[in-house]
Amino acid sequence: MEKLLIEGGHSLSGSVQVSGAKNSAVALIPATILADSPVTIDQLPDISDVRTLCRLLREIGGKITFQENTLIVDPREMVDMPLPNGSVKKLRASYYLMGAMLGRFHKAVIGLPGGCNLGPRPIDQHIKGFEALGARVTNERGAIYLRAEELNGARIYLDVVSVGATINIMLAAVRAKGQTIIENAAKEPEIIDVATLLTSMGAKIKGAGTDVIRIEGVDTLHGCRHMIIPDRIEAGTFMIIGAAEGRELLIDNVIPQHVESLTAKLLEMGADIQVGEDQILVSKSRGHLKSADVKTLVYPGFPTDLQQPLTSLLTQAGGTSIITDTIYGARFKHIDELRRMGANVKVEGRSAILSGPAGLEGARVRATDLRAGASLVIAGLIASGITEIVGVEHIDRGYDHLMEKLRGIGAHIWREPLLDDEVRESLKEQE
Ligand SMILES: CC(=O)N[C@H]1[C@@H](OP(=O)(O)OP(=O)(O)OC[C@H]2O[C@@H](n3ccc(=O)[nH]c3=O)[C@H](O)[C@@H]2O)O[C@H](CO)[C@@H](O)[C@@H]1O
Ligand SMILES: C=C(OP(=O)(O)O)C(=O)O
Repeated sequence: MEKLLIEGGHSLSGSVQVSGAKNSAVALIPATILADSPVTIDQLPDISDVRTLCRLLREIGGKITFQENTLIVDPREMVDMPLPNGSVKKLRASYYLMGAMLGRFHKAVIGLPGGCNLGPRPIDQHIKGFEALGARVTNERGAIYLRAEELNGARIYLDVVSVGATINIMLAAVRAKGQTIIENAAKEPEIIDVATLLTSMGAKIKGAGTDVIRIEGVDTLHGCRHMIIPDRIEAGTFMIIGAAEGRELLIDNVIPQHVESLTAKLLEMGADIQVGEDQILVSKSRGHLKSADVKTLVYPGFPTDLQQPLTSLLTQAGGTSIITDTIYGARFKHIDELRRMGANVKVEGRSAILSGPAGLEGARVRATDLRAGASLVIAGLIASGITEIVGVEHIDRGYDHLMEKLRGIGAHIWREPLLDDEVRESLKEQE
């Protein structure tokens, strides 16, 4: 087990290549279960969530190779093996195994998912969708049991706009009999990416990326080759880093439309941003950063996954900023750690209220979840002195070679093994 150390205050320049999208990858990999011949996915990020899902597909009989960011899944010998425990608990996205296995085998047993602890993460809308398609769903001893004689298309109105439920219902419905209509569907780019893969596999899907998705079920799906979209959250994290400490920091392999809400906010704060076709150049503001109010919303609103990283930048803005998370109202575990570093911030309800600019100083802090980790890395890059971050395994779930990429643009960042008492503390934390 390791910790991350950062010596802050260094100007960052050069270019950084954005990897494939974590939140697409974790749905694309389960989707391969639905095919009857091998599926190849290019440019997958090398992150622990991807490796965990590969392990789960191997457990159910898949033949998997993952080399140089290309994944080949041969799903032909997969079986409907129950997965009530073990690796499924390590990530939230194991819930996509429910939709995919239900779609192929008409049955599945999947342990309740793990992932970042952002407060309650209900899956009632996923279950409502599976039941509408004809599945019987029960929760027994911490695992979800799904079984259907057959799956029949249905009209499903989502009571809350949910990325997870929209994708999971698509996965279960593509091989159901007849038409499924998902109303009040989420519109995130990752949903379009999953629909694109499924379409290349032979599925009939219309409307992905709008709030009504129509699926005409087919009997079989075949193998194909798919290139994943770039990670808008990783791109956004580097844009924030550029606004904090960048001198012409070039972010390469980004779809600018996917990060528009962040671009607008950073411009409002005074960062220098130039947007190209698939690149964005970001430099620190010449003057002081201005405060801003931010509210996380469903796409194309400001993403909840960038709330924590942006909070670190807002500590540097003059005046009062308020950042409100309407998606995950308890996603504020990074705030106590930022305070340890000197941030002037408090949490009220679903909002963090900041008063800046604050001089941040390096401290020993804990990443409690993935984007909390990103927020502490950003704070560490800004702070004077050395910041020590434990809980790096959370960051490794979702950022591909973050340390190497940061070193490439001039950051002073390295890893060290945890001391014995830090290992004990981390293991206790994971219980
Ligand atoms: C809308 C949104 O920003 N979704 C983000 C969310 O997706 P994730 O799939 O985790 O969350 P959803 O989009 O499903 O949930 C959105 C909201 O709906 C609620 N909900 C969801 C499902 C359900 O069955 N019942 C229910 O009440 C959730 O508690 C949440 O408040 O986290 C992912 C990982 O951080 C991000 O990539 C997604 O962009
Ligand atoms: C919270 C996140 O991931 P997960 O839902 O997979 O825990 C994230 O990507 O910010």
